[in-house]
Amino acid sequence: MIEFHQVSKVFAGKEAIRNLSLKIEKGSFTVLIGTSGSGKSTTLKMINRLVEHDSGEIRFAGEAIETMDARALRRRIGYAIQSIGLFPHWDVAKNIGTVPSLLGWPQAKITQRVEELLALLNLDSHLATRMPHQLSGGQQQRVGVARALAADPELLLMDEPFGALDPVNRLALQHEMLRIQKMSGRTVVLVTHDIDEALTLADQLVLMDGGEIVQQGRPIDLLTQPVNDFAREFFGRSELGVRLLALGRAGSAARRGEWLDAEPIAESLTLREALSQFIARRTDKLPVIDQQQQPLGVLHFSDLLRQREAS
Ligand SMILES: Nc1ncnc2c1ncn2[C@@H]1O[C@H](COP(=O)(O)OP(=O)(O)OP(=O)(O)O)[C@@H](O)[C@H]1O
Repeated sequence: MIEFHQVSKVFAGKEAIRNLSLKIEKGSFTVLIGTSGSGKSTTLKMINRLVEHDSGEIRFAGEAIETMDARALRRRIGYAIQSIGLFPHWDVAKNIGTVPSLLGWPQAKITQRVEELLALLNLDSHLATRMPHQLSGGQQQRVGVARALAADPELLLMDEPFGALDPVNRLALQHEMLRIQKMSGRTVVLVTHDIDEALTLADQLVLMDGGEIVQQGRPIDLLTQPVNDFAREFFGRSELGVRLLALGRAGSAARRGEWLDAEPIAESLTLREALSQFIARRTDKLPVIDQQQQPLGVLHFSDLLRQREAS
């Protein structure tokens, strides 16, 4: 879907991106992570040409982006950023409908799409007529994500989109984002500072430092086979065990055919979240339900250790 080939970018004589080559597959969830100033946001912005690259080539769906009309390109790409950037004098519905309006959709179709997105992002339908300043920070971020998804873009770029959220809402929105991405099969590229967020979301993880890619691959590969000391230190040796647990899901580790009468956990919970539940509830077995709220099986505390060994 996107290919960077030996791309560089210089700001005021200083190289911000150095010889970057990266392939982003259609339908994948790619997360860019790295030290501050390593070039993550610049990499993202070069894709929708908010920043123009100086050398090398970037291709979008097979086409070199510099030959494409920048506005046409941006309408095919959703963009959600931490500072949200909602239009303050437009209500929520009009904010979400921005790109569909630009694309000339009929009003009835826009209204229907806005309703769908409010439901998808767990926003009450009565919020449609509110102005951005009448929403909480977390609601504003959800509206920002809804706006980026509105015209069902082929590609979604997200720069710290959950930054302003408290940990509970952040986790909820991460799970929603994963569900939306898996359901729609859309390609997502997300920038974050948060290692746990990166591990939860990424199919492909890209670790950057000093304008270069240090390592790219599956999260499990970066955790277990770091290419150098920087990569090893970045993911934190002492946290490795729990971080590996973050890559497994309660649903896949639960023992089928068993059931237990207790408050169940969702199959989408990571094993790390399940570990917290075991500790909080002082138990060694937890029933797991599927997406339809039906019994799936029972997760045993000892299974966490096995998952850890398997990885
Ligand atoms: N518009 C600009 N003008 C000049 N320098 C810039 C500009 N945008 C970015 N830079 C510089 O390019 C480098 C990479 O910045 P970038 O914002 O891509 O990093 P980042 O990894 O996203 O950082 P952070 O995690 O702190 O947001 C930094 O040294 C930054 O100061």
